[in-house]
Amino acid sequence: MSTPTTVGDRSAGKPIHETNPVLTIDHVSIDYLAQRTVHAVKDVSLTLGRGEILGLAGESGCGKSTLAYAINRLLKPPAVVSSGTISFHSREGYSIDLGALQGEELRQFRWDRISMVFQGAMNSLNPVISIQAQLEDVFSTHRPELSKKERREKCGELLERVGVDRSRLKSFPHELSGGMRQRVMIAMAMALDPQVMIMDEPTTALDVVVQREILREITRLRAELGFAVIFITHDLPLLLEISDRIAVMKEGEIVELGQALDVYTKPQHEYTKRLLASFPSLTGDRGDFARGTHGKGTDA
Ligand SMILES: Nc1ncnc2c1ncn2[C@@H]1O[C@H](COP(=O)(O)OP(=O)(O)OP(=O)(O)O)[C@@H](O)[C@H]1O
Repeated sequence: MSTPTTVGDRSAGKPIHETNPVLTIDHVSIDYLAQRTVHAVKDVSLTLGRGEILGLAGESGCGKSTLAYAINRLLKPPAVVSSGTISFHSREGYSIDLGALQGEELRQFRWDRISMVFQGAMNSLNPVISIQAQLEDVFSTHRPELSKKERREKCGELLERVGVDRSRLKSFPHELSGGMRQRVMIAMAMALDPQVMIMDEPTTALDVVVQREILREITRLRAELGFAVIFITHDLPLLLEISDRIAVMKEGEIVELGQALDVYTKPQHEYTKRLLASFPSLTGDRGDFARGTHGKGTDA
């Protein structure tokens, strides 16, 4: 089990992403070499602190998913990383250039160190295989040394960790609600105790109450286990609730990056102001409510 890390760790008053980074994205550009070349990500630089929740906001098509896929080395042609590097910094103190990983090394790295909850993930569970078999698959692939009994025990623990009773292991995906299926996907992403989780619109398809419960769960687990999260969504109010910092992306570029509260109260870029204004709930009573719950379960 990992040593819990909190975003409250500070050294000489510096923020965690400066003193203890887990991921560095350095001048990354990504193009789609389609009929017309699309410059989807343009010269993006970001550092993610260990245990930090970084929100990545921006309208559809601004390049959020492309960046997320690049971090997980999941981009496929015609996408190419045309410049820049992405480095992972281990707890043990060494750095890995993700672009240089190949074959078995890449397979071992992915999911183990950085995992991902995909957009619409809850619909990607295999409908004819039980939850138990799908969770166990992660362990048999990445932890072959575990006995069947140990694997089963871990699957039960995982489900309970995300608030689903272990009796559900026997269920098939269609027997679970959308919220439960999404929790299963989050459990799967947490299975190997990764240090970074990329969550791409993880709660978008869910109703607001279930969305809130899952967000609360994510912040609680982050505090308990110490993983960092890049949380991607177009829903800025939601990010204000859970993020330590927020990056705002527009047409492939990060146009604003700051503490969540600063982005909310003192937006610098015109686009951020427009994005905030497009959520009327932020300016009324609901907006106060949204801010009031920020950082619950965290020391942000
Ligand atoms: N396979 C592809 N071929 C060509 N262009 C693509 C491809 N995939 C994405 N793009 C383009 O790259 C840009 C960034 O897309 P991306 O999906 O990363 O945005 P996004 O912000 O994640 O949007 P959404 O929230 O809708 O998923 C868009 O202009 C998109 O049209």
